[in-house]
Amino acid sequence: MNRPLLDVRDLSIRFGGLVAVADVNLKLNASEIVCIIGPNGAGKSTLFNLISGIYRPTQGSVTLDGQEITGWPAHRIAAAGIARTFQSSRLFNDLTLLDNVLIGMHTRTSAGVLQALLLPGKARAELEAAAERAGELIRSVSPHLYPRRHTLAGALPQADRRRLEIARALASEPKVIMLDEPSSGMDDRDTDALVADVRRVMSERPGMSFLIIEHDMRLVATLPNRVAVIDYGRKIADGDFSEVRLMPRVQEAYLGQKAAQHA
Ligand SMILES: Nc1ncnc2c1ncn2[C@@H]1O[C@H](COP(=O)(O)OP(=O)(O)OP(=O)(O)O)[C@@H](O)[C@H]1O
Repeated sequence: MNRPLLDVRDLSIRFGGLVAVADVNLKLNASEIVCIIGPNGAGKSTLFNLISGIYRPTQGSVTLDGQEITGWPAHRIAAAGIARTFQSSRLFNDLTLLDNVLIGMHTRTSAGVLQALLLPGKARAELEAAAERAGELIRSVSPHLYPRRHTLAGALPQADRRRLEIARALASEPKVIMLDEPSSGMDDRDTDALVADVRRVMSERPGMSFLIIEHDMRLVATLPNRVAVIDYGRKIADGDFSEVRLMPRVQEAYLGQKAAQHA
């Protein structure tokens, strides 16, 4: 059997008395899209923070492409091939779209794009080549964003901010890209466009995989190969969305939350 691209084993983290992620096992194969779903506060973002090195696990391991990366600092995990976006935007509003993507490239340039930005005479050729690549990345994620590449990111509407964040994450040439609620703030039309964008990006990068936290069932029902459900920090289901959605434990997790909201 092929070894998974990302292999999460028995991953746990405890904050004082709260076990936010508990014994989670998750495999992501090459060229696969897996969605993580679950009620608010279930531990989905914390799981991303563990995989990307923002938190150190209390227990368990994370292996990327056969290399164990458990406990590595976030910048090293990014350089090893895991890129991510966050629930709240981390774009630099006062920089152009192009510069936001250039910053995402720093793990893949030898002289360092930041250094080149600070020292304009030096590393000019590398900067120009990187700027061209950044432009192409923006075009590949979203052709309609490309003509706006020299405008400030702060002026972008929410859906385009999400697209730009994906372009920036791709700039590090990751093996795995993790998106935290990419459709939040999007209407149905934008969500459908996002599904098409992710599919196009995947088809242009054989072997790259997506791990996506989502609440929008429209996206969850159409995009992923597989869906993993987290509830109270534990994975309670993993499989085809059509099967997972019918499982009593999954329905209970969602209905329980709705009942609590209406109480
Ligand atoms: N740094 C931290 N310190 C203490 N508790 C934390 C910390 N980070 C997360 N938690 C707790 O861990 C639990 C899981 O939170 P998390 O943000 O991972 O949930 P989530 O599934 O991503 O929720 P949502 O869908 O609302 O974003 C919550 O109870 C949260 O309060």
